[in-house]
Amino acid sequence: MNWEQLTPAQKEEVERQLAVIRRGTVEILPNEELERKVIRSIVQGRPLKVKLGLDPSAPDIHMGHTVVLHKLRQFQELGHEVQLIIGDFTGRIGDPTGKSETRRQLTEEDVKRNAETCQAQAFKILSPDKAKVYYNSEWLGPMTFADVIGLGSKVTVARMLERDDFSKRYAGGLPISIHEFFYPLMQGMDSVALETDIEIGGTDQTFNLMMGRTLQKEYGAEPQVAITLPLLEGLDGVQKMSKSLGNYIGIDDAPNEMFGKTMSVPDGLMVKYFELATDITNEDLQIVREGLEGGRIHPRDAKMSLAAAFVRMYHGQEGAEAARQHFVTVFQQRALPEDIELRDIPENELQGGAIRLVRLLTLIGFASSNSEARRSIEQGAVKLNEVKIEDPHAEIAVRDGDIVQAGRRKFAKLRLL
Ligand SMILES: Nc1ncnc2c1ncn2[C@@H]1O[C@H](COP(=O)(O)OP(=O)(O)OP(=O)(O)O)[C@@H](O)[C@H]1O
Repeated sequence: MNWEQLTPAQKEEVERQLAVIRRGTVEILPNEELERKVIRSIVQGRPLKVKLGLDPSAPDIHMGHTVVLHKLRQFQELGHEVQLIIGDFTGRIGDPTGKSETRRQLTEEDVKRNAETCQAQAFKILSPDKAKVYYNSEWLGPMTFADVIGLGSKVTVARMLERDDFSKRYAGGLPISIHEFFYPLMQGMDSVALETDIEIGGTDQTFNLMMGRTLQKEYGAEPQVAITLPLLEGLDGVQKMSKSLGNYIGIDDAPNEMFGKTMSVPDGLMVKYFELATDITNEDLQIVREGLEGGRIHPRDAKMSLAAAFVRMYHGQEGAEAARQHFVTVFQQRALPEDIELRDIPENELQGGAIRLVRLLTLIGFASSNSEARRSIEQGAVKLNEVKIEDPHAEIAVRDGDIVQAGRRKFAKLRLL
C-alpha cells in the first residue's frame, strides 16, 4: 500500500502520527521504513510493536530514562503497543555500552529485585493498557550452545569492533571478553523473538538497535526501525545522567529531594530538561526558551518551575507546592545575613536585563579581575539567590533585590539603576 492509494483521512492520520513520532528524535533509521510501517498499521488497523529494553543493573529509573519512556507513551497514545523488555538475562552480563571496562556481573537475586522496581517505576509514565512486559530470560534462557554458536555466526568480529567502546578498548589494549560481544546479539534476539517493528533508545544505543535489524533479517523476519533520542546530561552538566555515575534525579526521589536536586541543574541545561523530561507543550517550551534568552525570565524562576513540574508529575500538584514551600523556607530564607549591602548596577551594564556573571562579580567588587572571577565561579563559590552557578561563561538575568554571594562571607543585594 503506498501513499497514493490512501484516502484523504488516512493521509491526514499518517501525517499526524509521523509528526508526533518524529518530535524530539535524533535519528530514524531508516525513515522510509517508518513511513511504510505507519501507513500499513493505519490501513490494516494493526498497532505497531514498539520496544524498549531496560537494564535492571540498578533499581532506580531516572529522568534520563524518562526521555525514552515519554516517547513510548506517545506511541501508546497513537494506539500502538509497547513491548517493555526487562533485560533480566542480559543484565547478568552488564551492557558494555559506553563503558571503558568490563562490568561486574550481577547475581540472579539482584537482577530480580531491581527488575521489579524498574517495572513499577516505568508504569508511572507508561499506561498499563497497550503495554506488555517481557523478561528476556524467557527466550534467551532456553537457547542451547548450538543455538548460541548459530547466533554468533551471524555477525563478524569486524562489525562488532565498529562499536565505539569496543574499538577504543581494543585499541587501548584493554580487555574485551567474548561474552560482552553477546550483549548486542542478545538485545537483537529480543527483537527477533518479539517481532518488534520499532525499537527506541538513547543515542548510546544506536549500535545495539541496528543489531536488532541485522538479526531480524538474518532470521528471515521484517527488520525493525531504530529510533534514537537525545541523551540527557546529569546534574554535573557534562556526563550522561546515569545510575552508575550518581548524577541523577530518580523518579522515585522524595518530593523535597527531587525539588532540591533539580535546583542544582546547571542553567544552560534547563531548556533541555524541560523539553526532554517534562510534559510541557511546544508553545510553553518556546515561551521559556525565548524568555530565558531575552532575559525576561529569571533562570531561578524557570528552575523553580522545572522543579515543580517534576514533583507534580511524580507526586502530584500538592506535593509540588509543598516542596516549593520547603525549598523557599529552608534554602532561600536560611543563613542570609540580615544586613546585606546594596550594590548598584547601572542600566548600561545590562543587555536585555542580563549581564555576564564574570562582569557582575568584578563590578560589585567581589573579584579584582576577570580571571579571579572565573576561578571562584569554577570552584563553585558563586551563588545567585542561593543557587550555585558554575559556568564561567554564564550570562545571567538580574532583577532588583537579587542576592549575589561569593564564598562564605561576601554578600550583595543588587539595585538596578
Ligand atoms: N541520561 C539519559 N538520557 C536519555 N536516555 C537515557 C539516559 N540514560 C539511559 N537512557 C536510555 O534509557 C534506556 C534504558 O537504559 P538502560 O536501562 O540500559 O540504562 P543505562 O543506559 O545503562 O543507564 P545507566 O547509565 O543509568 O545505568 C536506553 O535506551 C538508554 O539509552
